[in-house]
Amino acid sequence: MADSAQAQKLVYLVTGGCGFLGEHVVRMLLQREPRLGELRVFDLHLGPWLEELKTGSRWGSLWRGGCGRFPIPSQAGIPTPAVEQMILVSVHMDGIRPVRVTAIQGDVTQAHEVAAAVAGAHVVIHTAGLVDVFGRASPKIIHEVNVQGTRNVIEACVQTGTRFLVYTSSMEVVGPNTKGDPFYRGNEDTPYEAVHRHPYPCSKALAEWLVLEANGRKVCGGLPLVTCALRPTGIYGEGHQIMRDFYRQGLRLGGRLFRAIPASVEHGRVYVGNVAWMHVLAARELERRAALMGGQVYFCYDGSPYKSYEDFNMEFLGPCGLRLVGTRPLVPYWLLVFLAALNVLLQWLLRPLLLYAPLLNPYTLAVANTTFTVSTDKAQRHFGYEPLFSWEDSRTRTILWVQATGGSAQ
Ligand SMILES: NC(=O)C1=CN([C@@H]2O[C@H](COP(=O)(O)OP(=O)(O)OC[C@H]3O[C@@H](n4cnc5c(N)ncnc54)[C@H](O)[C@@H]3O)[C@@H](O)[C@H]2O)C=CC1
Ligand SMILES: CC(C)CCC[C@@H](C)[C@H]1CC[C@H]2[C@@H]3[C@H](O)CC4=CC(=O)CC[C@]4(C)[C@H]3CC[C@]12C
Repeated sequence: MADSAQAQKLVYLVTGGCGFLGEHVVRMLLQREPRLGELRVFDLHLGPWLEELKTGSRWGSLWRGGCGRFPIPSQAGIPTPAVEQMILVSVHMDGIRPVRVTAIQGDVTQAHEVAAAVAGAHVVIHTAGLVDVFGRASPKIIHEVNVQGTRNVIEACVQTGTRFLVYTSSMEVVGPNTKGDPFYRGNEDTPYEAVHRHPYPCSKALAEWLVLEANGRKVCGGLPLVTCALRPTGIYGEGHQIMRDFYRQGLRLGGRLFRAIPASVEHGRVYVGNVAWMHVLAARELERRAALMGGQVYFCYDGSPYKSYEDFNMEFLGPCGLRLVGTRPLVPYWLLVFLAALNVLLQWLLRPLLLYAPLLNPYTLAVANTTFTVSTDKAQRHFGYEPLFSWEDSRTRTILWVQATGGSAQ
């Protein structure tokens, strides 16, 4: 990535590129990565918005342009994932230029599909993951996607000679722990007893460890792999499904939501655009600052205020017409614990008939009810990160999105 710095066009691969965060990473790369020559978007489910990129019809996109479809031949009898390519003329901050966008429908648990997608890429941003704390997927599948999938990405980098890997980890790798110890405005060095039992944080912790441990491994060609992990707290912004679910629930309840968590419990949140920007910057700087950044973890942060989970959501849902009833929880905590346990029982009893996976369970209750906030400047010190979106911008963008899509089926 180094010498012919200005001229060289780079190939980026974003796994999970059609997810909530992944889509923002893809858009951010198109808008703000001057050396982007080709962008590979790898996902189990390709989103229709990829098609819309061509017309620039959603979220006031900046780009428009021609497109073409090119079949990619399968190599040595190995079936390649479904691939579609288009050439976009992206209107970048620094001018107009063509970028080849390759949409790859593939599965990170399939090593050969990952290897085919990684081959020839300079940088991999691995955001694909199974985000499930509600018991929708089995622990085995969560492990396969989050841990084996990450192992496949690392091995593909090593085999094909890709040197730079940014992994989307999670605050959940640290906590909150099962004892409910508060993590109050902590940073990457704050001592905390991380105790994982739930399959999701277990899988993220293991995957993060694999990524950090792989830093320095020799890739094909003999050069070292450089890796780092970014740990978002709860992400919010355009595309946030749970925010939309709360909005719809509030509408059903006559414009009201009922406070369940004490206002004093702080829950860390970060705007999706800033998380995406942090990924783009980290990926860009990994080569130049390999010695400093390689094998490091970074919490994702911005200017979002420290608030309880529900009070924070009201920053967006309030202007959309909802009201949070109660200055203190209306339901006693013991009753929430009971209902959460009941939900586990119902989930188990109903499993043969249907998937019952409500938001409230003992794990989500513990997470929502335990203070976990970060205060750090490590990303600024190591790779010059400053939030791209102010709190006011992040708030406005999220409100506009809830208003536009909250009531619709989109
Ligand atoms: N949403 C949040 O608040 C947080 C998310 N994260 C992490 O950020 C990453 C992205 O999360 P979100 O965008 O929220 O989730 P998401 O579910 O919207 O996106 C994940 C994407 O990965 C894809 N994917 C899942 N299994 C796959 C497979 N086997 N092969 C290929 N692609 C697959 C999905 O189709 C989806 O598009 C995840 O790794 C998650 O652990 C971390 C902290 C907080
Ligand atoms: C009244 C109920 C108890 C409120 C339930 C809210 C919960 C559904 C959410 C509260 C905290 C959320 C989690 C948190 O933001 C950290 C996360 C990090 C991730 O990597 C994935 C998502 C999540 C686990 C997030 C999930 C929803 C909550 C548990």
